[in-house]
Amino acid sequence: MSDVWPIPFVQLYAAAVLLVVFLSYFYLTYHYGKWTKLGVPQAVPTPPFGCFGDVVAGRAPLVDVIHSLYREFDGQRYFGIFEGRQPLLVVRDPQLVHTVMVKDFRSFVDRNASKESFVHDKLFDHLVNLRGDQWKAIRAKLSPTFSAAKLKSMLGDINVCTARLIDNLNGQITNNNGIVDVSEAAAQFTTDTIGRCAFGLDCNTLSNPDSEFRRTGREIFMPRLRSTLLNLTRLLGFGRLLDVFRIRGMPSNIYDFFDDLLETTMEQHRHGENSRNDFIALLVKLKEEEKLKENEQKLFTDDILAANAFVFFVAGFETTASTISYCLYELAMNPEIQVKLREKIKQTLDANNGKLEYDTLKDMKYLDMVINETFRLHPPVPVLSRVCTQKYTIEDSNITLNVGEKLIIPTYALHHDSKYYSDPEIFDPERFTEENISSRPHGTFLPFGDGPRICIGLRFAMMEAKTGLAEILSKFEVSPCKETQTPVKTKPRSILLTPNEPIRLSLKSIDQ
Ligand code: HEM
Repeated sequence: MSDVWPIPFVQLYAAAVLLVVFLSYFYLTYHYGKWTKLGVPQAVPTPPFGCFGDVVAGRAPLVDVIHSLYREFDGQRYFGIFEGRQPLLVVRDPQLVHTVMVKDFRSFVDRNASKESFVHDKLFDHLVNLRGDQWKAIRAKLSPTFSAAKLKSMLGDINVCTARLIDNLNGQITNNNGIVDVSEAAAQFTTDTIGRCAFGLDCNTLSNPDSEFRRTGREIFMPRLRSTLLNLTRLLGFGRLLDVFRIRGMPSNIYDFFDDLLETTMEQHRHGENSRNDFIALLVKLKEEEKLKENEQKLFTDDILAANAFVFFVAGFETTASTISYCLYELAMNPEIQVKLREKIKQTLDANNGKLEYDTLKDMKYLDMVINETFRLHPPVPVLSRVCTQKYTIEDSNITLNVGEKLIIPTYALHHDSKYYSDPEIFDPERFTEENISSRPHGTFLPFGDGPRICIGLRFAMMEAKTGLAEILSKFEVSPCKETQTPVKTKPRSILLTPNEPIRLSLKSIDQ
């Protein structure tokens, strides 16, 4: 018997291995013909990661991969790619971008965020991820957070943080021979600002860079092996397994931080220890209102509250911080624009007795142009996503998208397309005069997205960035130094466009 068994066993074993290899290949490549079948031009995918092998391997940031595919399909209105085994339609034509995001929004309400691997993740159900009617109801309730009246009342808090930012920069200048890590200073500033304005907390990370707020912020955006492995699992279509084993997206201390933050701040409001009219006050009010409507389904569960506190913190600081640091970098590299901007800021401040008030900020039109040009070159969210929520036929085509099919809008690539911006790599704020803005088609400038899902924090972010930049530029001259990385490289494996290394610049006090 022993002479007979080994051969069929080896054959059986080899056949089983072959079958597994075949089935895996079949599973991974099952959708790879999808776009070609529909007559949509498509990029060549390679299993197992589709078009994103370089992103997974850390060889190229996502934004570079999408940008190079965008160029490859020059002249097309859209093209197909694959994220792992999943087909995605990249919309290239600005008119179609506008249609998807604004005109026919009802057919594209949701983003590409799948709940299946996050059913037990209590920080998942926030505005960025929520879908359909639940998103609509919660968005409507949270929109008053940044009403014009509230923004006006927040400026005082922002000014406190700006004064600390200036102290921090002066300290760095003295200690480091004029060389300043503007990325870290900006992140501390925006952490303090969102802490004060939304949560009513004095985090003061500008004086204490090791504060829990700043540490948590750093940890959330830190690329980790754990998150890479989790993303890979999702990319290969096994996301549901993560939830079965209750594997959560982030380390447990981050969940605890937001639980504690919310509990403490909401208690303070309930007991009248905090009378501020901030985001937390709004959450307390919404929760109390719901308690009165006993028979209605509750929108604001504890998890929804925690998740939205999380997203207001996370979406609020890194994006605005990178805007401020990229803007200072561009001004350092373009001294004539810096001089002009400083002069304009000074004129506006002089006309207002040197005070930086809500209306003074509105008058700083050239600062808006400079920030918009920074957004064009360095959009913090370089790629947007939508999911088809209602069967949809693309105009002037015979392509019909089914419910659940995924689209992406390549913001960075559109911002760098010479068809809409001549010499796209040149920093030129004149592109944002009213006349030049109106000469460009919709869908070619999307730093905050567009349509009903546009960024909820847009006006707050602009007010914060403008205040910080106006103060910095009225007090310091910025210039490149030998520690400045030029051009700034993008962090790989990050969905946001952030510098790979801190931006370091030389700062000189204007009074010197
Ligand atoms: C320079 C700063 C910022 C930039 C560039 C930015 C950009 C964006 C973009 C591109 C989107 C997606 C829009 C779309 O899909 O059409 C978005 C959504 C969002 N942003 Fe911002 N953002 C910034 C600051 C903020 C701030 C300060 C907050 C809150 C405090 C915030 C909260 C959100 C939320 C909650 C969403 C999801 C909105 C929804 O789906 O209803 N963002 N942001």
